[in-house]
Amino acid sequence: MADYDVKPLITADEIATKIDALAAEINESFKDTEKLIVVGLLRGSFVFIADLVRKLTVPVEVDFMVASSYGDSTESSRNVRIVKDLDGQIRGKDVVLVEDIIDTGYTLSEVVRLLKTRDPNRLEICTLLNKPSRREVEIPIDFCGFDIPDEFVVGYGIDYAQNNRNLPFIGTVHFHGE
Ligand SMILES: O=P(O)(O)OC[C@H]1O[C@H](OP(=O)(O)OP(=O)(O)O)[C@H](O)[C@@H]1O
Ligand code: HPA
Repeated sequence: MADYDVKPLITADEIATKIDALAAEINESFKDTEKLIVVGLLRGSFVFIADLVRKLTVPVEVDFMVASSYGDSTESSRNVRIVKDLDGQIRGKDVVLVEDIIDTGYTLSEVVRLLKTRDPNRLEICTLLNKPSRREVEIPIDFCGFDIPDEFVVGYGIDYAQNNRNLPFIGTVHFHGE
C-alpha cells in the first residue's frame, strides 16, 4: 500500500475548462501559421497533449521528446537526461513545446537550449502547471494553465515514482506521518 494520500487540488472539469482557454490562446497566436509543430515533453505531458491538440484548429504536426530528471524522488536531480530526441526537423518552423509542469525550470531550460540550436522560427512554451515559488532557472512561459503552490502533485499524466499518472484530476501528495 502507498505510504501517502492524494488530496484533490484541481478537478477534471477545471482542467477541461482551462484547456479550452489555452487552446483558444494558441489558435489566435498561431492563426497565420502554415503548420504548428506541437512538441510534447514526455512522459508527464502525454494526457495534456492529447486533450490540447484536439482543441487546436490550426494545422498541427505532433512530435515528442522524452526527458527525465526526477527518477523516483520528489526532488529534481538537476541532471536532465534527454532520453529520446525529436523525430522531425524544426528549422524555420513554428513550435510550441508542451509541458505538464514547470518546477525548478531545469528540465525546460535544457530542452529549450537544445531546440534553439536548431533555429526554429518561433519557439513558445505551454505548460499546464507552474510552481513559481520553486523556480531556480528562469523560463519565459507563453501559455500557462495554473499557478500552483509549493506542493508535490500527481495525476492527469503526472507521477510520483511512476504511479498516479492515470488519475483524471490533479492532487497533492501527503506522506503519512508528515
Ligand atoms: O522544472 P523541473 O524541476 O525540471 O520539473 C519539471 C519536470 O519534472 C517532471 O518530469 P520527470 O523528470 O519526473 O519525468 P516524467 O515526465 O517522465 O514524469 C515533469 O514532467 C517535468 O518535465
Ligand atoms: O510536483 C511535481 N509532481 C510530479 N513531478 C514533478 N516534477 C516536478 N515537479 C513535480
